[in-house]
Amino acid sequence: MPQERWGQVSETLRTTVGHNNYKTWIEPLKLSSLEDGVAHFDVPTNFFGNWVSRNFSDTIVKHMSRDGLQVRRLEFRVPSARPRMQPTAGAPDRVAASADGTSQAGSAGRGAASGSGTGQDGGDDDLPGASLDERFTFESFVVGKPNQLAYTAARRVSEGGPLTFNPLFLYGGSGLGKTHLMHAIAWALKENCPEKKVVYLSSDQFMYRFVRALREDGMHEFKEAFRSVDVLMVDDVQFFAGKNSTQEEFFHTFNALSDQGKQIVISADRAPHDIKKIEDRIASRLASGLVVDLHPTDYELRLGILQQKADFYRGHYGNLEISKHVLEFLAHRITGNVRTLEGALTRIFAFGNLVGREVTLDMVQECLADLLRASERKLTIEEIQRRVCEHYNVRISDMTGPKRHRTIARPRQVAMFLAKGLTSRSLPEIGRRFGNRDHTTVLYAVRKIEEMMQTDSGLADDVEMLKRMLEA
Ligand SMILES: Nc1ncnc2c1ncn2[C@@H]1O[C@H](COP(=O)(O)OP(=O)(O)OP(=O)(O)O)[C@@H](O)[C@H]1O
Repeated sequence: MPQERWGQVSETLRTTVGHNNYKTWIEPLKLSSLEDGVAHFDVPTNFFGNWVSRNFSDTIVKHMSRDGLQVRRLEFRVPSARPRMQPTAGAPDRVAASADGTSQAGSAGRGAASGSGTGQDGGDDDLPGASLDERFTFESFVVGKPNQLAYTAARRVSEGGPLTFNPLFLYGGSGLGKTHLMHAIAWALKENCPEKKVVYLSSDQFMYRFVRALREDGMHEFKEAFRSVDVLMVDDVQFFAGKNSTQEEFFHTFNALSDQGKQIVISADRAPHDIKKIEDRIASRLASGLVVDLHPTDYELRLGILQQKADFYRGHYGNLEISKHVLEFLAHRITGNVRTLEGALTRIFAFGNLVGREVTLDMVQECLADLLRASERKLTIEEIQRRVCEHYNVRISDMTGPKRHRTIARPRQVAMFLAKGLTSRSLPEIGRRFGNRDHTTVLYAVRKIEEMMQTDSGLADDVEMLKRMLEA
């Protein structure tokens, strides 16, 4: 019966999400049950569920409700258990999405990092913590220049030794790994100091519990619960902005814990004093320990993350291979946050699995057309020179310098060839940008590369890849 009703709803979704999205993401969904406002869907892979959950849960909930179905939340599961990064006995993979569009993947087997059973997902109302994502560990966190300091500080706190900085305040833009690091600290503390009561929760959850305690006359229990923890971790405190009584209570909790020498870890999307509508004394308190930021990703970090995630996907889902070239292409072209990168990879794997296609640059360009279009921009000769230098590991000054050795001259010729093909600059103009060379030198380089590409497939591949990376 539910499947029948779902059939009708899913038809109405076709027009909302568009034909391609419908075919790829909605049609394969099987509604297995609908109980107590929770719709359970069977999906081919966990990644598929994750993707649908992140991108379409709001729309699905809205359409189901419009059709008279009582739905608050969607859950996605893979019918037969598949291997996980950290296997959990007996539970199939699950991805949960609430009606507000938030989602958590791999929720099966998640647990709170607590030495004494503190805090579960609203399971036990006396306890303050939230659940942890089992994928968010230090082992799965890729370290690079932009996040090195935050990682090192998080590691230090996770050892549970004498307090070196309190609080640890982690901040950075969306999707750069703050929550991942917070969970990693909690997991490691669970391992290193099982006797410690570690509580991790979002600022919303803190507020929710506080408001409920006020309403239900439970302030005494609320204070007791929060003041008895050894490590308190609160994620996304920018959401305390403007919530004065919650801020006030948080401030008291904070002071009580730090007076007892208990560790506090905080995250936010900006530095303490940049959070608007937070009292100065609270901002100062938040900034009184170590404040470290996660910088936007650079090319190396993006490539590292893509390699790690592609290895994981490959091992677990359909043995789909993604070549180094494709990963390099993605690291160059998708420069947003890590969540966007993960989304791109998920889409490639889901697409590849569903339609059984090999992952080629063509396939990737087709599958990620919208994302890639978003990163389009006008190409400059400097950009071409920079990319070519990165690829061949030569200095940017060699592009304009006099060196004639083949290891330098060949990349220079490739860059000239690309500048001619990908920009509207004239030969003399290109010559000028390559250290005032004559236009005949540029013409020679263009012909030479064209000719060599006929016989040297390595060079042809290099040029093709560079071209795709640079092309809008
Ligand atoms: N260095 C990294 N290595 C591996 N995965 C990462 C890294 N940084 C971020 N991620 C992944 O990117 C996704 C987004 O990270 P996370 O949720 O921690 O971001 P956030 O900074 O808390 O963002 P927001 O402020 O929007 O909540 C997660 O799936 C996380 O595992």
